[in-house]
Amino acid sequence: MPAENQSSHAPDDPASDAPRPYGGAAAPGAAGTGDPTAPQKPPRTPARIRTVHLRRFKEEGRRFAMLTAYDAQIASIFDEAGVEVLLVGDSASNVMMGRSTTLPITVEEMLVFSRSVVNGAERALVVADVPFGSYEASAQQAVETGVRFMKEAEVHAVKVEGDASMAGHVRAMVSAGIPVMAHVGFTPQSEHALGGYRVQGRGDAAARVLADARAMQEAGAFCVLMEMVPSDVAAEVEAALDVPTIGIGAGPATTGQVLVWQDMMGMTPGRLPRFVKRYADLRGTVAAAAAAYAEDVRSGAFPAEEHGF
Ligand SMILES: Nc1nc(=O)c2c([nH]1)NC[C@@H]1CN(c3ccc(C(=O)N[C@@H](CCC(=O)O)C(=O)O)cc3)CN21
Ligand SMILES: CC(C)C(=O)C(=O)O
Ligand SMILES: [Mg+2]
Repeated sequence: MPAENQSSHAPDDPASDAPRPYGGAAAPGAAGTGDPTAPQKPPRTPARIRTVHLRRFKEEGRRFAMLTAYDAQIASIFDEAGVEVLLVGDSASNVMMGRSTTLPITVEEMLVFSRSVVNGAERALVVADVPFGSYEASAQQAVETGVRFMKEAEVHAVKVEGDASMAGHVRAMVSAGIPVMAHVGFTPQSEHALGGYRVQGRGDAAARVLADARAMQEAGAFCVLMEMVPSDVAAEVEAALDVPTIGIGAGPATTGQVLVWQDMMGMTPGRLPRFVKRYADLRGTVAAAAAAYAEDVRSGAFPAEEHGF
């Protein structure tokens, strides 16, 4: 874990004074040989993924992965597994706080999750959702909220839900130095306005999704996320934009894909959205371990001799 790597040098180790260009590991070749021609060791920590790298993925025809994360331990696991982008989603309202929608989550709650993910991630780009009610009123409110996420949680970018009418807000945030990922198509913060969880951009509405995505790119968004739009529409948007797109329920043509981690790891109970693929059964694994522990406590099998002092 990053914090432990940073303190792993003894106080008299010369490497502990060396610059830490990647925010954790010792600098290359800084082990005190004094020989500038000595072969340089590669940095132990690879360089941070930045928004420009996501653009490069698109240019080079490579795809990248984003997963949600809400705490430092999960963030460090996904980071070490090579997931390029971590999203501190307002889905924390659902999966972390047990609420039925994303609407009630507050800036203060999102800042705690965001700070935690930043602390756990060394390499991944960390993006935080700005929550419902914290940015819509004006470009000034959007800048102020974006600044709080950058300053108090030190996220690398924020994600903003909205159609073309939010482009002015996004432009103001970008000009304030806040990298913005735009979220178009089905925008869960507007579920009551949109009439429920439904696919956006079918038929004639395809042109609107494309116009929203273009407006966000034009406003300076570094990336456009599309949720629940038909695959052919998402492919058209990906082709029309210079910036990369990320899909969730948007088919295979986008540069990136995202899922809520508890959904794809089998933590989320009940019926899952159609766009989820399950990669693990963590709910079953955790439930079995909890039941085994509880039974060991009841039977006296835990703690054993070796667990005492
Ligand atoms: N756990 C979780 N996963 C998510 O993907 C997620 C959240 N929470 N919270 C915030 C939003 C809300 N999202 C959702 C939630 C439900 C559906 C859903 O029930 N979809 C159904 C119906 C689609 C339709 O009728 O067209 C599906 O079968 O996909 C979709 C997106 C995506 N986000
Ligand atoms: C589903 C993703 C895109 C999201 O916005 C979230 O997790 O809040
Ligand atoms: Mg969200």
